Amino acid sequence: MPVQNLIESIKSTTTTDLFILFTATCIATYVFNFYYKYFTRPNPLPGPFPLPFIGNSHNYRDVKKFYEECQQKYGDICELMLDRRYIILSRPEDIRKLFTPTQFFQRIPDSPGIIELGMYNHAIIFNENYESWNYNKRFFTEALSTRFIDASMISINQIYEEMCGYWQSLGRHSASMNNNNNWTLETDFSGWFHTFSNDVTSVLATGTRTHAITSFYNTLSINKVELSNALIQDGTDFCKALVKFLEGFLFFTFFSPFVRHYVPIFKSKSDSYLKNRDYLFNKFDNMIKQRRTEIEEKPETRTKTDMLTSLITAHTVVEGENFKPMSDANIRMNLLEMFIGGSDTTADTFCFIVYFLCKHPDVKEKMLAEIDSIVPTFSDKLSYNDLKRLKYCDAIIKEASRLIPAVPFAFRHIMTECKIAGYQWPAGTSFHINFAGGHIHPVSWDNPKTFNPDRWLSNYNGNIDKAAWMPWGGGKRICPGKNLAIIELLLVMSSLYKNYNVELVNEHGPLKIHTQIIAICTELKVRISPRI
Ligand code: HEM
Repeated sequence: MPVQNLIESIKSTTTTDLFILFTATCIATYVFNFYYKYFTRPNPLPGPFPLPFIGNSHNYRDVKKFYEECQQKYGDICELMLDRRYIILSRPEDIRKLFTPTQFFQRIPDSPGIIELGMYNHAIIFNENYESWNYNKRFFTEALSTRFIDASMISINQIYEEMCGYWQSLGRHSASMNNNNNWTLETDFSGWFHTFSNDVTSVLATGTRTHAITSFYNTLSINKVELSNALIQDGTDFCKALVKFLEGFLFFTFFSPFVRHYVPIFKSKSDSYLKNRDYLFNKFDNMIKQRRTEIEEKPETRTKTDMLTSLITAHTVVEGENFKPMSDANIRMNLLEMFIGGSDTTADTFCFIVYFLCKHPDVKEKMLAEIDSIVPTFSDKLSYNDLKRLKYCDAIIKEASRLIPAVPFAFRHIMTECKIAGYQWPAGTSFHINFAGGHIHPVSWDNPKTFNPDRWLSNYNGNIDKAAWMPWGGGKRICPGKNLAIIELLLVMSSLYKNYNVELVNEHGPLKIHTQIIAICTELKVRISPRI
């Protein structure tokens, strides 16, 4: 009888019922499989409990805070689930093996999101194929040659001067005084340095300005700078698109294709990130096309030092060495990586330096003494050799990026079985390296949370445990823009403090910071006045 009942009920089932039954069975199988894998994983570690489809994405809001909480709650080694399982390492000793200079490590290989975003294996950051990475890295490093660095210093100084002009104009206006150096301006350094860095990166990468800084000035001033509105809007849209691109990168990496393609809210977000990517790709493609035409029509422009020209003209330099010319898709991705790797990272590091200097007047005094001894007059511009003598300024950069690294974590993926942090891991295991945690780990640092640049000048210097200080990452995949970023930071730091007094508007307020891939200083209100 029960069998007959079953047959009767199947006969009366509608297509909708069958569809619901089928979907429910698929979901139940997926959920069962998800938790079966989770509970039988090798080397189970503590960590937030994952949910089907989204893993721990819901826990992963402010990355730096998330790692801090994990370290406090679960210790130096724990795990999280995003598009795959990641082991989080926070103790310097445990990460050493993943940063050896002789071995190439992948970051997040075969990530469907990065492939869909069209970023996979094209340039450097998201290139997981050693040969292709090496090929691009050679071009990239060659483009950042000494010739490039010399020209960069000129561009950085010019854009910095322009920014100072805007401050003067705003300051004099608010003080209702003309031709007078007696003014004070309250302003948001985060806005200024993000747009400054964006303009600098644009000149170094493509030889053209985004005018982000001018457009920022125009939002603050009633005396607008006369540039075509289209040009300014274009620069503003470009800056916003870069920020959105990085957001999209995390979204595409951590949400599964199923969620991105079929869950309505996620799908519309995903479509908007893809549209943004197309806008950026299109912009870079046009720049490449225009520069190729310019070089063909005016061969003398080959001597330009920006990265775009170098990547195009490097074809012929390396052709004889059996190097195939770089494709436009690769050039486009290298340019994009220069922006996403070099623009906000430098701006945010600078904001953190300013913040620490405001909080530590003794350090500031010592720094001013060094700057005054090396930069004799207010209008002097420093040479590369002068910058190398700014040892205390350099120590400040190191200490600020120890306490708040602009890139607080990195990915590593092992391709062979390996023992790490006392566990044997199978090939294919992925790691998140919590740099920020190692930077203040008591096993490696005395008074780890104290801002003390002197630690870099005393016997710490040189003896520092490399695995405990990784603001530039490490091993073969160490940041190739490190020297350029340090030059930019030293130039701006020495010029700014030589010429201006800088103090926080709200001395006791917290530093406003939000971390996704990069620790972004969202606002830094300061009061500046000329240092007479
Ligand atoms: C203060 C500024 C900067 C900071 C804090 C910073 C930090 C980092 C860090 C932590 C990494 C990851 C390294 C690893 O995984 O071991 C990295 C990689 C990278 N950075 Fe930077 N960076 C900065 C500026 C720049 C600049 C100016 C450029 C370009 C000119 C740049 C281009 C890159 C590229 C292409 C990579 C990928 C390297 C690879 O995968 O082999 N960065 N950076």
